[in-house]
Amino acid sequence: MGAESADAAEEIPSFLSDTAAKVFVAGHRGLVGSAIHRKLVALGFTNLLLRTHTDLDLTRQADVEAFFAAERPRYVIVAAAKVGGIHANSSYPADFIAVNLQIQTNIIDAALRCAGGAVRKLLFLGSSCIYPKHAPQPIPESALLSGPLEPTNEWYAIAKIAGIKMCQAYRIQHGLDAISSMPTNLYGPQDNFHPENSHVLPALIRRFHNAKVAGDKEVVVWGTGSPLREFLHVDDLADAVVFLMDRYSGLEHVNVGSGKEVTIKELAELVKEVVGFKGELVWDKTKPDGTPRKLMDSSKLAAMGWEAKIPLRQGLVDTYNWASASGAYLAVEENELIEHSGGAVDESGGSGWAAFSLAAKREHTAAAFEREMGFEETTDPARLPTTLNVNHFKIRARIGGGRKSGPWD
Ligand SMILES: NC(=O)C1=CN([C@@H]2O[C@H](COP(=O)(O)OP(=O)(O)OC[C@H]3O[C@@H](n4cnc5c(N)ncnc54)[C@H](OP(=O)(O)O)[C@@H]3O)[C@@H](O)[C@H]2O)C=CC1
Ligand SMILES: C[C@H]1O[C@H](OP(=O)(O)OP(=O)(O)OC[C@H]2O[C@@H](n3cnc4c(=O)[nH]c(N)nc43)[C@H](O)[C@@H]2O)[C@@H](O)[C@@H](O)C1=O
Repeated sequence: MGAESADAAEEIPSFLSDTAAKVFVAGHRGLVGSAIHRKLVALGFTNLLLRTHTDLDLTRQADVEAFFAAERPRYVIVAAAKVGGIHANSSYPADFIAVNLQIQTNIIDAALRCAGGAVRKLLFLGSSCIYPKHAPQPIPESALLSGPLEPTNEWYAIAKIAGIKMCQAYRIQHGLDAISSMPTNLYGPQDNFHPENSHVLPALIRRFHNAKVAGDKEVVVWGTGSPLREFLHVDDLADAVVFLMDRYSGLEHVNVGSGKEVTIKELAELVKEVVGFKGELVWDKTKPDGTPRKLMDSSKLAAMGWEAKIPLRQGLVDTYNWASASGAYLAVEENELIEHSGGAVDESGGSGWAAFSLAAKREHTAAAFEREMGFEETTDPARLPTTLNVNHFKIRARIGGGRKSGPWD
């Protein structure tokens, strides 16, 4: 089992019954981390360790080591990463390889070396982009490292492959119970709705919605429309993550998919219908298609007794409703943020922050901004929708979705 020096007489509880244990959810404000956070709260976990990017920069090894030494979590879920769609991945290769290698290496190593043997299990999240561009379909776990990667995301994929291998190496050499799961393309509440750097689904929701509101006759969609993608609602992924934390302790990574794929053209038609846009689609073929097809073979997880539950149409309707209620896509643009927040423009230039007060403006940090907006972390389920969906996204749009530390801020 884990690196903990277990007392033979002590009965080790299963993850799901260990609800008072400290669980570190790295990246708890992101698409995936927030869904895992919601799921753990709903399951009755009472001792969640949550740190924003500003509280704890996971690329800083010394800070991560000090955090693990002080907090000694029993469970660790690595949902913090540098993430983006096809354009971001191909435009910022250095960030995608370096930041991801740093975050995952710091966490996995500190979990072993700095927590005094407290870490009983760690789950690392990878992505379906780890597989070769022309992998057999549906893609089994065994296809890893069997051929060349898709060039638009090979830097990110190499970092993710290194994460899988690091979990395996730490299990083999040190007995750390580190497992890896590889989700397919995800979507849902708290997604990044940036116009260029997001994934296709939030990008299209935003574009179709704005076109509907503006009364535009056309919406541009990237590529040829022919690539196939498998989409999974992030609440289904969170369910799979807790399932694996509870039931799986193997060396090999585990695919997590819905088993259902659509062409990008079919997806665009569905988003158009759900949003209620009445105009035409125009295909920008100068934009890359990326991988032609990446349907995961999730039979290993199915054999353990898990399957996805949320159909794409229902998940899309829910996500659009969430985005509408939270103002997610409205808040991304600088002027819109200022309009929504009622603040003044930060005259320092560059990123053009909405300023709520001199203090927040001076500090120029997410934490300051959040304080000004009355946003605070909570694990109270009754307060989660408000804190996560409304105030938080406006901040994420500039600092998270827009990535304060990223090159597109
Ligand atoms: N989105 C998708 O379609 C898919 C995602 N995945 C995987 O799921 C995981 C999570 O992705 P997703 O939720 O979409 O990503 P998001 O961009 O939505 O969230 C990423 C999270 O990581 C945190 N983070 C980033 N950099 C740092 C840092 N230096 N220090 C501390 N925290 C940091 C952010 O914190 P903060 O909010 O404080 O800035 C944020 O909470 C990733 O490993 C990704 O590979 C896998 C397949 C598909
Ligand atoms: C999850 C996975 O996500 C990334 O890979 P991807 O699947 O190619 O992701 P994507 O969502 O950005 O694009 C899917 C398809 O959709 C098309 N497309 C149309 N119109 C828009 C559009 O407006 N935006 C985007 N982003 N794509 C569009 C786009 O041209 C492509 O054919 C990895 O880099 C990596 O991050 C990773 O692991």
